[in-house]
Order: sequence, then structure tokens, then C-alpha cells
Amino acid sequence: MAALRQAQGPRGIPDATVARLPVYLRALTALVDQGISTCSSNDLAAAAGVNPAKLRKDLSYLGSYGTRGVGYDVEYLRYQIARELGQTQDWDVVIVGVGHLGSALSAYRGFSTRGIRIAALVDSDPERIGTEVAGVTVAPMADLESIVREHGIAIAVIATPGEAAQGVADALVSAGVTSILNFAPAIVTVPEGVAVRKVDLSIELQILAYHEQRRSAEAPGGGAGPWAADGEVSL
Ligand SMILES: NC(=O)c1ccc[n+]([C@@H]2O[C@H](COP(=O)([O-])OP(=O)(O)OC[C@H]3O[C@@H](n4cnc5c(N)ncnc54)[C@H](O)[C@@H]3O)[C@@H](O)[C@H]2O)c1
Repeated sequence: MAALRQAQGPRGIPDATVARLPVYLRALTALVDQGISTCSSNDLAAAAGVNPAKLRKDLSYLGSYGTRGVGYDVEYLRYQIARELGQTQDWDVVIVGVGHLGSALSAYRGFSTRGIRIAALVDSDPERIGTEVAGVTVAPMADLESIVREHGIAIAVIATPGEAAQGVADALVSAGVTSILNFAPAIVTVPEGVAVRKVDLSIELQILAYHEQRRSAEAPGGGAGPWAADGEVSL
């Protein structure tokens, strides 16, 4: 069976907690920007859109318990989470497949503020190779290994058609990449020690469509349905 390996949380932190850390980081960054230096777990939980007990439990994995009556030191907690997520250093990332999606991802400015730098773009199409996208020249697949070595790249994004994804994943792994974000609609198998995360917007939309359909079937007059106040479906 094809194994879809998930990133192992650092220091044994559960993956569900790791997945919420970037949300806390974003909320804390907003608090820093507003000049707020301390916050209660309730305030931070509200800003992050999670329940306070879950937030306290998540932060306890980082050894961060806040100070009774004072709350959390916003700057320090932000630093702790950034360090846990490896964001105190910049990560060079390669995108393979520089079509519509790959080009849009390369042009996204939000990565740089999160310590992610799109250092290289690679494609197999001779028409695309040599063109410049978001200030980076598209390189051929033959250059993948030297690109990964030169930039010390550990993380790659696959934005090729599904049928090319496994071959691209194999090439990435053999070049030395150890973490892959796969946008292609295909399950890729990788050796032990390589992490793969899959993003599938169609599945997310299908889930929303399912709930939308149930909502209109169950409450034709416009009931609340399964929707939570923050817009997330409560499953
Ligand atoms: N996960 C999501 O949420 C989501 C959303 C949209 C699209 N997609 C998927 O992302 C992928 C890209 O979509 P797109 O619209 O950008 O397609 P596209 O056709 O515009 O781009 C694909 C690019 O991959 C390149 N490519 C093909 N085979 C390759 C190979 N073996 N090695 C290197 N490069 C190769 C092509 O030359 C092209 O530049 C598709 O698989 C699509 O289904 C995923």
C-alpha cells in the first residue's frame, strides 16, 4: 500500500498541535504589530480561533505555561513557536512544475515573512526553461541535483500534473530533498525518513459542497446547520 508519510512533530509534539502552531504564530505576530506585550490564554485562543483549553495544552508541549495573572509574554512565545517551527532560520525551497499553480506560488509574497524563500524553479518543458518567473529563472530537471546541493534545499513543492508526480518525487528524493509538499492529485511513495504533505483544494471544496448540500436539505428555511461561529464546519 502506498504510504503517505506525515511530518513527525518536533520533540514528539503531536502533528495536530504542530498544525496549529503556525496559526498561533500568526495571531502572536498580529499582537506584536499592535504593540501588545502580554496576553491571556483566552485572548490568544480567541485571536487564533481555537478553544482556550486546547491552546493551553498545545503550548504546554513547548514548555510554555504563561504566568498566572499575567498571561503569556507575546514576544517570547512568538520566538518559542518560531523556533519550534524552524522559522528562526530561512528555508530555501524548490518548486517543480512552473505552470499556473507553480507560477502563482512563486509570486506569493507571504512566504518570505514566514522564513520560506522560493530559491529555485524547475520544469521539464523546454518552452518554460530559461524563462523568468517572480525573479527566478526556470531550470531544467537535469539541474535539480546541483540546485538542491548548492542551496542546501531540504523542502520541495510538486506542482506538476498527477502522472508526473511520482517521477518528480523520486528525482527530488535522489537529489537529497527530505520534505515534499505535493499539490498534484496523486499519492506519491517515498522512502522512510522523507516527509510528504498533500494539499488538495478540490477535496476541501468537495467537503464544503457536501455540507452546503446537507445544510440546504436539512434547513430549507436557512438553519444554522453544522457551521460554527468562526465559519469552520464543526464535524
Ligand atoms: N492541490 C491543489 O489544491 C491544486 C489546485 C490546483 C491545481 N493543482 C494541481 O497542480 C498541478 C499543476 O496545475 P497547473 O494548473 O499549474 O498545471 P500546468 O499544466 O499549468 O503546470 C504544470 C507544469 O508542470 C510541468 N511538468 C509536467 N511534467 C513535469 C515533469 N515530469 N517534471 C517537471 N515539470 C513537469 C509542466 O511543464 C508545467 O509547466 C496539477 O497536478 C493540478 O491538478 C492542485
